[in-house]
Amino acid sequence: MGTKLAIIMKESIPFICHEISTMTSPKPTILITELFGSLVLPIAEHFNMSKFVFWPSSAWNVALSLHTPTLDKVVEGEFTDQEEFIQIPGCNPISPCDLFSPFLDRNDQLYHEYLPMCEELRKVDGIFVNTFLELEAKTILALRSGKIYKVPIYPIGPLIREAKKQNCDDENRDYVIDWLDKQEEESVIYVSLGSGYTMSHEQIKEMALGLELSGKKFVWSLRPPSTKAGNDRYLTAGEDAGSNGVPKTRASVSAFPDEFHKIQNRGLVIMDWAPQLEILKHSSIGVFVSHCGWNSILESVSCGVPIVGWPLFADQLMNAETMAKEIGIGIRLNVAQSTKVVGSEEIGKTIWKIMDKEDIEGCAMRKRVKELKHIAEKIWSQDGPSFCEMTNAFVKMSHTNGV
Ligand SMILES: O=c1ccn([C@@H]2O[C@H](COP(=O)(O)OP(=O)(O)O[C@H]3O[C@H](CO)[C@@H](O)[C@H](O)[C@H]3O)[C@@H](O)[C@H]2O)c(=O)[nH]1
Repeated sequence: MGTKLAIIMKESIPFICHEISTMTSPKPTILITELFGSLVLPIAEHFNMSKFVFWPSSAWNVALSLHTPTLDKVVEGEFTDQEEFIQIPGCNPISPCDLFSPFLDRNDQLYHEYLPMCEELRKVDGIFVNTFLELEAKTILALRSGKIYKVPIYPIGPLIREAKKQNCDDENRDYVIDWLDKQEEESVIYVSLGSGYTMSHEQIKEMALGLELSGKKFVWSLRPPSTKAGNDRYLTAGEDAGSNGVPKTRASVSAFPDEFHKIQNRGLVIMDWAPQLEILKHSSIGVFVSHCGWNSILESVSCGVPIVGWPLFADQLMNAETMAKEIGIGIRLNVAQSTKVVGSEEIGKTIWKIMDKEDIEGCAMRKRVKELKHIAEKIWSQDGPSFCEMTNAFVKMSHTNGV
């Protein structure tokens, strides 16, 4: 997909140039793209425009991309064969096996598309990053020190979609919120591994056993292992669908392992688009088992919910490291190397540790995420740090451009 996106962006250049040239009154003065769009940025010079990138992921990932042209020169052989951690000046190092897909094969086209994007990133007038200082202080300070590469960095996050604008129908939303209203404060686990992943039969079994071991109630956003969910949405309490207005579940239910059926009466299973932000905002949620997509991390932070990290692909492994080591609001699960499955004990004990009121580390993570929540609440108020960062960037740019 990354390669396709890069090609689409390059082929779009003539059309984007045409569109910009038709904008005459007023003339546009800034071109803002995201990373894949950075391949379009050279046209900004032709139109005398400033060049900015909006970065929807972590500051640490910005640091990696800015450092990549240097790594390309100094690292010999494949990144994945390196025995040492990959170092980025001033930032937390990373294990080569946590690097995202462009680094997996230096001969692959994806790497050859990614490298020029990183070169373009070095030439911009500024990078708006969906993060904030207190979240990634170490990395943001390293980026601002110029040790990695001198590019102005503007942390303008957390930018998250309003709950009502998430793509979930009202019937589903009301059902899950009513169920959560009946639960005790910070007692429920929310599990969602993103929209692009279907668990294997084996993994669903381990997850179900893990949830059982945790002894807690749960909301689990899940697709059946091998059949399509069709119109099925929620599955609750061993009930065979429809008895209390719950949308019916049929064939797909039989695709789940027995371990899953055993625990159904302790939770709510969502087989459709979950109202994630509203679930996370609910006071009954105590922990989020997440694939560590950056938006999910930011939403969890904004709601003050600690995370059990279960990264799957793309930048998620790197995000999980940032979440656990730099931000300090959760724990990353270990995947058994022999089976590539996360075991039930690992799931159960990690959830327990984070939710346990007596556990010192768990308490520290919960305290930290609540502090970040309070900071995030005020960050976009007038004169709040992210508002000021954005304003400063444009003021600086308008002085440079004389606009
Ligand atoms: O049932 C669902 C599932 C998801 N969401 C929302 O969808 C978004 C998911 O975003 P994210 O957590 O970032 O996951 P992905 O959609 O998987 O994000 C892609 O883009 C991110 C930002 O670049 C990367 O960090 C991820 O690795 C990449 O997979 C969030 O706003 C969720 O609240 C729902 O509302 N309901």
